[in-house]
Amino acid sequence: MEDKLRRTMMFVPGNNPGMIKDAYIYNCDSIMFDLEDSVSYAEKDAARSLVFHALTTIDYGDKELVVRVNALNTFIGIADLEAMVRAKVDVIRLPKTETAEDIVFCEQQVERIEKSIGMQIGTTKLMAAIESAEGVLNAPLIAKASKRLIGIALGAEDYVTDLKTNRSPEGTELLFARCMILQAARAAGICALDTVYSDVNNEEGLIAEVKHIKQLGFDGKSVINPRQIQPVIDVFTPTEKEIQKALAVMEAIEEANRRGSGVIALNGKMIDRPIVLRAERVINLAKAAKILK
Ligand SMILES: CC(=O)SCCNC(=O)CCNC(=O)[C@H](O)C(C)(C)COP(=O)(O)OP(=O)(O)OC[C@H]1O[C@@H](n2cnc3c(N)ncnc32)[C@H](O)[C@@H]1OP(=O)(O)O
Ligand SMILES: O=C([O-])CC(=O)C(=O)O
Ligand SMILES: [Mg+2]
Repeated sequence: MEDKLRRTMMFVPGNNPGMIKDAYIYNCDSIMFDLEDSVSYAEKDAARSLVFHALTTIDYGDKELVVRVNALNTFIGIADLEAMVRAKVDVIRLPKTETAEDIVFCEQQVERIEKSIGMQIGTTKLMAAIESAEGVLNAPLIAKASKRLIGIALGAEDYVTDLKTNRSPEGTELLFARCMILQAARAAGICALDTVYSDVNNEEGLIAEVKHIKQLGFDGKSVINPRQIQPVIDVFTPTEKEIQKALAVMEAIEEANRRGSGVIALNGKMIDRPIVLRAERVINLAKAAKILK
């Protein structure tokens, strides 16, 4: 499992110079420049050049840089890939992934480009967005299709359209897809990322959705606006009480180990390996969020 935090991955339209230029100021974990659905066909070439220029000239600090390319069954998608691998993007997000073969094809193309420019093979990582019934049913195979995959993500706007429904506040229509994607990601040992919450002015609704996907087990969420970053981070940051409990668990198990035992009681409750693993995760999240040294 990757240690890197991916609580918030912010979409930045690839045709908006102002947003691209300033994106480093926001505290998202990853910035995702979009060449796909937020860019009209007339602007595809200009957006690609703009994002290439940004990646090769702007210092985005320690943020992970992701580009959502167009589907690879078009010349546009292949041109996006050619440019973004050359720009040394960290991660390519492939939209509308339906099968493991889509990822295998993407990997072959990326490898071809890396070789052609003398880049170390395997440098460019991949992410698959799953946005259809076909993709959801194939999620376990997609998640294991390439060693380059760092995660899989749900794209709910396209997905509910494919299902012939729409999004509800409770997300009933997304539960099956979310569970499939989560199990597939965990079985493959990669990240599970949830979809965007499109109503940018509804913070209460966003927080309710983030609590839901965190409880399911997701690592983070795609966001479309800087105002959505902090509410997501807040939900994913362990509370002081959770941190103290995790530290107590670690102390108790160390004491048990000193006594040659793998199990001990803490405040009348049994502490064993799964509880220790969960405590370790809380501590890692707290350290990564820089609220614990
Ligand atoms: C279904 C899908 O495929 S979703 C993925 C594709 N969609 C996108 O990428 C959309 C990205 N988001 C946006 O374009 C915008 O946030 C919108 C249209 C949703 C809302 O726009 P606005 O109402 O203008 O946003 P808001 O008033 O909150 O903007 C505040 C500031 O944040 C900036 N900002 C807003 N969204 C973003 C973003 N995604 N990335 C970077 N900066 C942003 C604005 O430029 C503005 O900056 P300024 O104060 O320096 O002028
Ligand atoms: O990947 C996302 O969350 C955004 C998207 O394309 C969709 O919802 O269709
Ligand atoms: Mg989509």
